[in-house]
Amino acid sequence: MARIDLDLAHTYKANPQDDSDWALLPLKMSFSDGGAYALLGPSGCGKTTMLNIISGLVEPSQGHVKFDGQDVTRASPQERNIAQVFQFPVIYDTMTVAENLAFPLRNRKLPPQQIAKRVGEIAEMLELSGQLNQRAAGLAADAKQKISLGRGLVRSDVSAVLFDEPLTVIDPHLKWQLRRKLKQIHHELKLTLIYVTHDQVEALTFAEQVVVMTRGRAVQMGSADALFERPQHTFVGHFIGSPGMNFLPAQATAGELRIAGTSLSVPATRTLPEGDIKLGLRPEYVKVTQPATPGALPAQVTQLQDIGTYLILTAAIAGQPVKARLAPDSQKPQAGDTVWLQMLGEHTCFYKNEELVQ
Ligand SMILES: Nc1ncnc2c1ncn2[C@@H]1O[C@H](COP(=O)(O)OP(=O)(O)OP(=O)(O)O)[C@@H](O)[C@H]1O
Repeated sequence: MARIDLDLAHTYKANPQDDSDWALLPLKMSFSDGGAYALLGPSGCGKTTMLNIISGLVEPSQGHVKFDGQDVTRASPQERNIAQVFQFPVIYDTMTVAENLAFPLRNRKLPPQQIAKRVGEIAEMLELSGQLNQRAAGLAADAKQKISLGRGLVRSDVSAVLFDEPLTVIDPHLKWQLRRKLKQIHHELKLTLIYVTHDQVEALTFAEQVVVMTRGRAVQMGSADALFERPQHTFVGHFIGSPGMNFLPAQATAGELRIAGTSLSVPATRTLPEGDIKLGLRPEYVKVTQPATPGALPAQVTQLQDIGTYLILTAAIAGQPVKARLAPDSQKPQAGDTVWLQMLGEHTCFYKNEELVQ
């Protein structure tokens, strides 16, 4: 296992002109030895590029990659000793499940007893023990992908195991099981795992640290809790959560915040930069309150959705939609009603130029 340090940028273009020509804008990032990470972001944000730079399939246009302090920027995936699991199964159909799992270990010329032991352990973890002697050719797509996962995890001497959307071909129910399984396997094997996905549930269940990416930038690396409570960038607030964080444009002056023509006094504990900022508050923390309560703003209800275990209230504050997640037994306002929404509190975040200031 290795600690991985990145200090690099990458473009696929010969003459990059502006930021949009870079698949990865300059970034510095470290993955600790034995950690479980997810790279999370929408399509085209640069996740696969980052994974391929770590594995050695892509050489960065600028900067370097270090494994345990050693510069490996120009080293091949074999030299870096990386295991990779791709979106679609990469296995040998003519071999049995056991032979497939053993393959990476036979390549390393491990003694047969050690191979058998490790194959047995991995098969057990992935619930493949009953199929060890079956030919891979006859198996369903998800069983084949489990073998691919097993082949990625079977070696204990790799620097890291990299996964690129490995559960895409898996049916939803099994997907849920495998996510938990991978987390458990990580606890047992202590491998460095880096996992690319565009699915926040997948990233947040699997990883200890999630790297949120948008348009070639890694905007935050943090635990599920940090991404939820203190998004460092408005994109994280918006992308993580369902629904995402509410944002309201605001103007700050000493001790005062103007939102939609109303002044709110800012608690003394919060010092805000003067000028245009954004207030961010997750729907889970927006409360319906009494008219004219300090920190509350009037809002016109546009919709109330019953999700079963909770209600989602959508209301407009000076034309800006704000969502509140309410308990199912809350009072149910009707479309057109005016409600007062508490927007200032300990969970309120403030952003200047999209970056968290408080
Ligand atoms: N081989 C390539 N040649 C040219 N441009 C590329 C190449 N690979 C990726 N890109 C571009 O680089 C940017 C980042 O792509 P990348 O595949 O890393 O994103 P991603 O987040 O993994 O997206 P997805 O989830 O769709 O795979 C995109 O604009 C993409 O079009």
